[in-house]
Amino acid sequence: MLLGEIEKICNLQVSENLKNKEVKGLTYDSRKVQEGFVFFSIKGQKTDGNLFIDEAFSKKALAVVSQDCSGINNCIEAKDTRKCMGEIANYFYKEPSKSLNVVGITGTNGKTTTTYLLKSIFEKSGIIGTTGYYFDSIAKKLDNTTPESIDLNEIFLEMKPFVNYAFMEVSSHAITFERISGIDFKLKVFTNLSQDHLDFYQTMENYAKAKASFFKDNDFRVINTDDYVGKSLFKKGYTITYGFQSADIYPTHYEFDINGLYLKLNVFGDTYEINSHLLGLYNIYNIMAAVGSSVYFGVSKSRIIQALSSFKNVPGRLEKFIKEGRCAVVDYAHTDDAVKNVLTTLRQLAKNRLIVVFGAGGDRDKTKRPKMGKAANDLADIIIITNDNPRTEDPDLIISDIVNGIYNHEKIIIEKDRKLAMIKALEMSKEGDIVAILGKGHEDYQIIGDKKYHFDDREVVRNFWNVESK
Ligand SMILES: CC(=O)N[C@H]1[C@@H](OP(=O)(O)OP(=O)(O)OC[C@H]2O[C@@H](n3ccc(=O)[nH]c3=O)[C@H](O)[C@@H]2O)O[C@H](CO)[C@@H](O)[C@@H]1O[C@H](C)C(=O)N[C@@H](C)C(=O)N[C@H](CCC(=O)O)C(=O)O
Ligand SMILES: Nc1ncnc2c1ncn2[C@@H]1O[C@H](COP(=O)(O)OP(=O)(O)OP(=O)(O)O)[C@@H](O)[C@H]1O
Ligand SMILES: N[C@H](CCC[C@H](N)C(=O)O)C(=O)O
Ligand SMILES: [Mg+2]
Repeated sequence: MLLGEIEKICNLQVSENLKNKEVKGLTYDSRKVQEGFVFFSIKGQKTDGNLFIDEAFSKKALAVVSQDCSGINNCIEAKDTRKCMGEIANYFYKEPSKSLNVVGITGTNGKTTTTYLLKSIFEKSGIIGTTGYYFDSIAKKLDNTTPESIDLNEIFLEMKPFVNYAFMEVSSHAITFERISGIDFKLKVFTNLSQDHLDFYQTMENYAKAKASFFKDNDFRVINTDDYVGKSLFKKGYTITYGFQSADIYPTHYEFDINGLYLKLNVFGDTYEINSHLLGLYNIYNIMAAVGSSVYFGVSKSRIIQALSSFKNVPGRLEKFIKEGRCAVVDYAHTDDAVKNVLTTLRQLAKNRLIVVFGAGGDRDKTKRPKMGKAANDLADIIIITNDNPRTEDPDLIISDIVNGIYNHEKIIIEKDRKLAMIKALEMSKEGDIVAILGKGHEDYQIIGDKKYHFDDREVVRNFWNVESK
């Protein structure tokens, strides 16, 4: 690609001396600049890309794209660097998302689970999300649930020879920060909206608006119409709906126990009988989202039923360990709605006590903490509060935010060391008890201050009880 070509993509003005220069690569990180690269300077939450322009040119960057070019040579000024970066990346990498069927899944909870369910249904497919990206025999970790546009395009390019479908999680931050600019989505899915990220969005209205802005006029969509935001996304002729009330896909019968869900779904008048290994009533929603998306692409009923019935589990989502009649469950619930849903499910399954171990992430929405505490108060018998990823916050203050939502103080035990807290819960558990370990799910690290340490909830249970998850 010649640099001059970007003029037609997002109306940037490129000076004559740069127009015929060959672009060798794109990056938004000065540390990754190589000779002939275009460096996109982004004004971020922590720092400003403009501070690294000298570094980029010292590494022989061809040009910089920035929102503020004053006094900088070889700088191309953009109104919105991130938006342009996505459009340019899409062009530079030759529109890899267009040749795949990319399905974008947004909503507060259920995104990761839905992508895994879809991957099990579609043979040549890949996923991109919280647990990394996977296709064929490749499995790689990611820093964010939804990566920046350049990284996304590179992932699509890498996947292209192996897959026909890519199921990706679209976080609200990805929408707000234009990480998905230039990506061609064949289908969009909306799971639900409940509280999270109010540190960033301030109000639920802003958060809902960000999520809803993912859906443009002519996008085909699969939506949960039991959710008020989902309902508002309905567009005649472009929508498949699911929910417990009047929808294209709805359950006519369900039962569940510690081994999973038995489900009869009405799918456009046809009955789908599914025996799922997934626990939890809310997983009926995730299953319906996956069924709706599969039906949209014309997958056969038998294939959908067979795949969903043999699908085992999503890493770190209601992953269970059983030892002498006691059960421990590791789950990624890190919002009050998720904590409520998971504990409601486990309450119904526990023959004896429900013991919960959890904390809350630092440098994230503070107002969800007392609500998470209240959900635990209402549903668990014993509440062990511990550290999640405290990041740069004082762990004692995070814990006291959670305690503020708990009125039965006699239920509370505080143990900041997550491993000790978990062991305490496992040690005190008796036959028929369930120990719910929430918040970190598949994570294999703990962030304390600016440091990332190895930590894996599942590993702690596995080693302490000497059992594998079921
Ligand atoms: C608030 C937020 O979303 N931040 C993301 C954002 O950082 P930022 O734009 O603030 O970047 P910054 O650190 O201020 O740096 C500004 C620019 O300078 C550049 N830089 C910086 C240093 C240097 O030496 N050279 C250089 O060029 C950086 O590459 C960047 O382009 O861009 C970074 C690069 O893509 C992201 O990794 C980072 O995610 C941080 C780690 C994060 O915690 N994000 C969370 C809130 C998030 O996005 N979460 C959602 C999931 C939410 C959910 O589903 O619940 C997600 O999609 O992951
Ligand atoms: N449909 C659902 N409705 C409500 N809660 C759910 C639903 N699906 C999953 N959960 C709960 O939310 C947690 C996270 O689920 P999942 O990882 O599938 O969601 P996500 O949307 O990908 O989350 P994240 O925003 O962190 O990427 C689960 O561990 C479970 O506790
Ligand atoms: N995607 C979520 C993950 C939260 C996981 C929890 N363990 C935490 O660190 O808060 C977020 O960025 O808010
Ligand atoms: Mg996720």
